[in-house]
Amino acid sequence: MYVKVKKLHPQAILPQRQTTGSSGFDLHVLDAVTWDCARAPYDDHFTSITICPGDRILVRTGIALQLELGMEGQVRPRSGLALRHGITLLNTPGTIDADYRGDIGLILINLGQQPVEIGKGERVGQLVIQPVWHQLQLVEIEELELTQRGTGGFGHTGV
Ligand SMILES: O=c1ccn([C@H]2C[C@H](O)[C@@H](COP(=O)(O)OP(=O)(O)OP(=O)(O)O)O2)c(=O)[nH]1
Repeated sequence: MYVKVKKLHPQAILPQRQTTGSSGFDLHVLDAVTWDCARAPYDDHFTSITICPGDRILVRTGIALQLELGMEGQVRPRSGLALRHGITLLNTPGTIDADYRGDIGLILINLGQQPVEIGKGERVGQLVIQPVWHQLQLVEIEELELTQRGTGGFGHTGV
C-alpha cells in the first residue's frame, strides 16, 4: 500500500518510520513561524528556534501528502520530547484531511519550565495514517436507542 508524498522544498526531509513496527512516520522540522504566518514563504536560512515556556509555534515540514478517500493523517507528539522537555503538540492529534495538499504543520507548545531549542531537521512529531469512513453520513432522528449507560459519562462509573 502506498501514499504519495511531495517535498514542497528541496531541504524537506521525507517522513520515515524508525523501525518496521513503528505506527508513525517521524516528521522533521523545515522551518518555524508564528501562527499568523502559516502561509509565508519558507525560510531557507532557518537553523533553529527557541520556544519559551508556555509559547507555541508552527513548525513546517515542507511535506505534503496525497491521501486517498478512506484515509486521514494524524500528527502526534513524540514521547521523548514530551518527557524530557515538555514539548508537545497543542492540538494532538492534529488532523490531516484526505483532501489537504498543503504543508504538514505541527503546532508545538512548550509545557516545560525551561526554554527549548528546536533545530532544523529535528524530529518533533509523527504522522500516523488511519482509516476513515468518508462515505458515512449523519442522519437526524427524533429518538436514540436506549442503552445501559444512557447519558452517564465523565467518570459516572467511579474510579
Ligand atoms: O496539526 C495540524 C492540523 C491541521 N493541519 C492541516 C491539515 C488539515 O487538513 C488542515 C485543516 O486542519 P483542521 O481541520 O484541524 O483545521 P481547522 O481549524 O478546522 O481549519 P479549516 O477551516 O482549514 O479546516 O490543516 C496541519 O497541517 N497540522
